[in-house]
Amino acid sequence: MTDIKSMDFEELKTFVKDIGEPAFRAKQLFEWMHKSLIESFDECTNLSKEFRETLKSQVILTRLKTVEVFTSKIDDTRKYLFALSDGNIIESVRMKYEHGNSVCISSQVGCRMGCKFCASTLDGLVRNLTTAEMLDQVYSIQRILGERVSNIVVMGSGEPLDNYDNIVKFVRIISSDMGLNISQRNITVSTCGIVPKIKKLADEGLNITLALSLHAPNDEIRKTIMPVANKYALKDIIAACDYYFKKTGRRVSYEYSLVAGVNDNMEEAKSLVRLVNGRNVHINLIPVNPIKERDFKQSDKLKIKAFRDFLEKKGVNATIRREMGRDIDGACGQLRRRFIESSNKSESLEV
Ligand SMILES: C[S@@+](CC[C@H](N)C(=O)[O-])C[C@H]1O[C@@H](n2cnc3c(N)ncnc32)[C@H](O)[C@@H]1O
Ligand code: SF4
Repeated sequence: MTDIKSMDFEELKTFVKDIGEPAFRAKQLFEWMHKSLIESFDECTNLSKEFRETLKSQVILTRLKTVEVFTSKIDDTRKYLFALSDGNIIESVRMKYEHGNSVCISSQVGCRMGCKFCASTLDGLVRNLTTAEMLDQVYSIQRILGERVSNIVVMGSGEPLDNYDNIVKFVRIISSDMGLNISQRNITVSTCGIVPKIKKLADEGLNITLALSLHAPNDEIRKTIMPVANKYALKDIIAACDYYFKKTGRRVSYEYSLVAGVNDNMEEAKSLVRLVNGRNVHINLIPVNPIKERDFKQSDKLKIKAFRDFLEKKGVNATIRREMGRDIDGACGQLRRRFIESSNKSESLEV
């Protein structure tokens, strides 16, 4: 059956034409799905019953099943476990800021990139998420909260640029004025550094922020924690990010997870200043969230502060990321793993 929620407007127009309906139905359907966030075609009151029945027999309207919601008592961060129609489990996070609700979505079930500190990759890649499955993480959260989502970060499980076409379509649909109309300036896509895809994204004509998971100031250290560093050299990754900035005018954000004794010494702070070399970038310092399967430890708070102060002193824009939802679980992908391990019934989950 056709996955109608993953169709962009052009594809929907073709679909509507092919089933012999007038062209204006495409806009109606798009708005029902992406603005009104319907859960069933029966809610589409301006469509004839006959047309609704045709739709039900020909297409799938993807919906996620909410398995569990965890709410932080500290800052009201909410973590959602959703079940996909094939029983796979994914997680998404809502963070509440003064400027609104920010949602962190997953782009894949698992990940094949193998970063040593990351829980999402421990079992490798299971599959890509469809565009509809990414959209419905935001739609479900907005429906459950009853509040508008204003910002999106693609920083949950998975490497978004390894699911390139679906993520680009996701951005186009969610920022459409016929949909939730979330400004592209409020959308951030994070990557471990897949050079050709960064360049391709720069040429898409989108206005989104790119975040690079840097985590080390040189290839030598990077290779010890991120296998993708064996494929793409840092100088090429930085050049691709420069190209992204040149083409979009959007400042690239560099993510740097501090791991005790691995990348948190003054030596690395100095190399980082040399690497950045006067570029207009922002460095997010993230205290690594230890996962039980690996032996990495979080850097000492004073060391993190000294690292940040050194960067600032050298004129490099850097902030220490505030940990959100500390009491409800740590690293991305861990909640999902814990749920699967404890229930040990992911395959038989009824959805
Ligand atoms: C889970 S990844 C998803 C997006 C993309 N695959 C990437 O690597 O940028 C989002 C961010 O979380 C970081 N991350 C993963 N595991 C972490 C951990 N245990 N502690 C802190 N940050 C972590 C990644 O390095 C990355 O910057
Ligand atoms: S940090 Fe990102 S790229 Fe690396 S394993 Fe985790 S999800 Fe994949």
